[in-house]
Order: sequence, then C-alpha cells, then structure tokens
Amino acid sequence: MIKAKTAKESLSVMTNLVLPNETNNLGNMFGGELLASMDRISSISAKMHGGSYLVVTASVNHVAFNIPIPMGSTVKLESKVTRAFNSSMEVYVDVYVYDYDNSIYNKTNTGIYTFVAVDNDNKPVRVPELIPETELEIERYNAALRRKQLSLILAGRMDPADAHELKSLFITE
Ligand SMILES: CCCCCCCCCCCCCCCC(=O)SCCNC(=O)CCNC(=O)[C@H](O)C(C)(C)COP(=O)(O)OP(=O)(O)OC[C@H]1O[C@@H](n2cnc3c(N)ncnc32)[C@H](O)[C@@H]1OP(=O)(O)O
Repeated sequence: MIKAKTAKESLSVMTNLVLPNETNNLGNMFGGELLASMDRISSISAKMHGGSYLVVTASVNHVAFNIPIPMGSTVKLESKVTRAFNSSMEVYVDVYVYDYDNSIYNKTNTGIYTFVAVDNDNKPVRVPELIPETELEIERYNAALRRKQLSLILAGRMDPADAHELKSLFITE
C-alpha cells in the first residue's frame, strides 16, 4: 500500500518579476504567460505528490483572471495538490501580487489543474492518497470530486447521468 501524503508536502512556491516581453498592449501580464507559469508550478506539486512517476496535464479546469497584473509586478504563485484519486490529482494554484505600499500580497488569480501520473508507456499509475489538514485544504478536498466529474463531462469522458455528486448540488430528491 502506498503511504498517504499531506497536502502541504506538495506545496510549491515561485516568485517572479513581470518583464515587458511578458505583457500585452495594455501593459498587463499576458494571460498565456501566467497560464504557462501556473502549469509549470502545478506540475511540480503533482510530481511531489506522485513521486517518481511522470505527470502529465490532463486538463486545465478553471482559471480566473480577476485582476490585471501590471508590468513590473512581483508575482507569487503557490500550488498544492488538493485531492488525489486513483492516478489523477487536482492541483490548486493561487496567484498573488505584492503591494509594496502596504507590504502585503493580494490574491489576483486562482487556477485548478488536473494531472495524471503515468509510467514510461504513458499508462496511468496509482498515486498516494492525500490527507487535507487545514480548513481550506478540507474545503477544497471535499469539493474536488464534483469538479472532477464536471471536468470529465466537459471532456466528453463521463455521462452526466453518472455524475451523482455533481447532480446533488442542483437536484434534491
Ligand atoms: C530527459 C529528462 C527528463 C526529465 C524529466 C523530469 C520531469 C519532471 C517534471 C515533470 C513535469 C512535467 C509536466 C509536464 C506537463 C505537460 O505539459 S504534459 C503535456 C500535455 N498533456 C498531455 O499531453 C497529456 C495527454 N493525455 C494523455 O496522455 C492521456 O489522456 C492521460 C491524461 C494520461 C489519461 O490517459 P487515459 O488512458 O485516458 O486514462 P484514463 O484511465 O481514462 O484516465 C486516467 C485518469 O485521468 C483522469 N482524467 C482524464 N481526463 C481527465 C479530465 N479531462 N479531467 C479530469 N480528469 C481526467 C481520469 O478520470 C482518471 O482518473 P483516476 O480515476 O485514475 O484518478
């Protein structure tokens, strides 16, 4: 049996400066640059949880661009696995921009990614269970199955009729 791991064991943090070649014509960080950084850091978290296996991005489930990030900003990305299923793992990435006037980080974006651990033949392999500890980790863990079902439906991999946990949000018997 594979030993379970806590969510915090997969924590990965990356801080960077937004340079001019990473911005759009409004002088704000280009969305694709942010997506690439989010994919990169979340793959590190998935790999930390999955162990020696390779991990591949199976889906980008959600990315909200709530606030533009201006050129010159100090951007911090934090990612953690929120739940492990059989071979797949959900990873949350929270993005913050440093406010130098008030010496605090403000959250600007959140992204939710799914990674799958695979062997050298690209066959999915089992990953350790995840143990959530903090209130936020437990909240994200509990809702992850519904997000997985939604992601599978959108990818054409699941019949909505089989998504019982997701349906229970909308339909009460
Ligand atoms: C030489 C030097 C080397 C150095 C080395 C070090 C590297 C160290 C860092 C590594 C970091 C790399 C990070 C790269 C990250 C990319 O950039 S990877 C490139 C982009 N991604 C890809 O190319 C993946 C392409 N897709 C695939 O290969 C296959 O579809 C997959 C994802 C492996 C799934 O395979 P499958 O045969 O369809 O498997 P299936 O059994 O149906 O599903 C497996 C699991 O995935 C889940 N799943 C599948 N699709 C979805 C979906 N859309 N939504 C949610 N869940 C899904 C299933 O529900 C299932 O979950 P579990 O119940 O097992 O938990």
